[in-house]
Amino acid sequence: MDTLPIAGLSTERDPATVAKLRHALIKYGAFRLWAPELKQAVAGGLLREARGFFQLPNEIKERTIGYSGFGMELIRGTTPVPKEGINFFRKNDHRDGFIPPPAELFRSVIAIHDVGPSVNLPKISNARTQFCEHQTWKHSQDQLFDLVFHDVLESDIPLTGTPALDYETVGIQYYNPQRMITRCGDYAPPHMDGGTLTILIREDDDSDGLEVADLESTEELGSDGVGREADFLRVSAASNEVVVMVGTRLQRMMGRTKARACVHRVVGPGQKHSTEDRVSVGIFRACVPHPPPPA
Ligand SMILES: O=C(O)CCC(=O)C(=O)O
Ligand SMILES: [Fe+2]
Repeated sequence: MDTLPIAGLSTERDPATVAKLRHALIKYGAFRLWAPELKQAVAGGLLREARGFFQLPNEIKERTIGYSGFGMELIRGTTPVPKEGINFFRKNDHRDGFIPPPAELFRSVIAIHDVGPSVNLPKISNARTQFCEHQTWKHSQDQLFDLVFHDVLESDIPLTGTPALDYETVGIQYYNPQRMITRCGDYAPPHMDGGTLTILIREDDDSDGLEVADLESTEELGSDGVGREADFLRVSAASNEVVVMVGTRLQRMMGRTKARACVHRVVGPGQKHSTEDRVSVGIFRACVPHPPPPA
């Protein structure tokens, strides 16, 4: 396997695809998802609004709810990441004197995320054949969970239906090569995300630096050791596709024999991105903040 397998949400899945996905969840903790509507929603507004936000003066950004400044985010509690970011729907981000993000940016985030109630959605088993381009992420998300938990993991552990498990945040990452002190460093060191699943949406690009570790190429389990020893696979950002990654919480729930947390990194900026900035959007599912959201 030298690329991640791809899955769609709307079609019936054949056993060969399910078998490939099952293997990918152990080898890489990741797969590609065909999600044209999500990619289009990001391309059609969110990226522009995000770039606009990150151009604002620091005094404004630093007072914005959910913002983390350049190098402020730490990986494994120690390693600063040379990026800026803004997170939405994180319960702990509201602080006195802080201002909400620009309305247009917030609207674009809502447009991809749609936090509306899921009670009106058709039942998941019928939904596969009814998928249409107007349905929101909220709907696709139910189908994604059906695919991962029902078809691939064959799990009956409940992974939705409680406030803690349904908790979801959106994070926008902004990488600006002009701010890198040395060009040799990487944008993001090898790490695992903390939730159940991360859906990562990037601008189309053959090599924007994202790589995932081949977890079968090393005995190491922690992201630091894996990062030093494993072979990494480049994951290009193809059109109409997003990447789905397993987080540490799902690994704990399922056990390592079924799903391993994806160890991923962003190398570069490198030659190609030495002047261009890079924006990525993550939907972080059940990445529960401390304390957990109220029931
Ligand atoms: O920017 C990327 O492609 C990856 C971002 C990431 O790994 C994260 O925010 O956890
Ligand atoms: Fe990550």
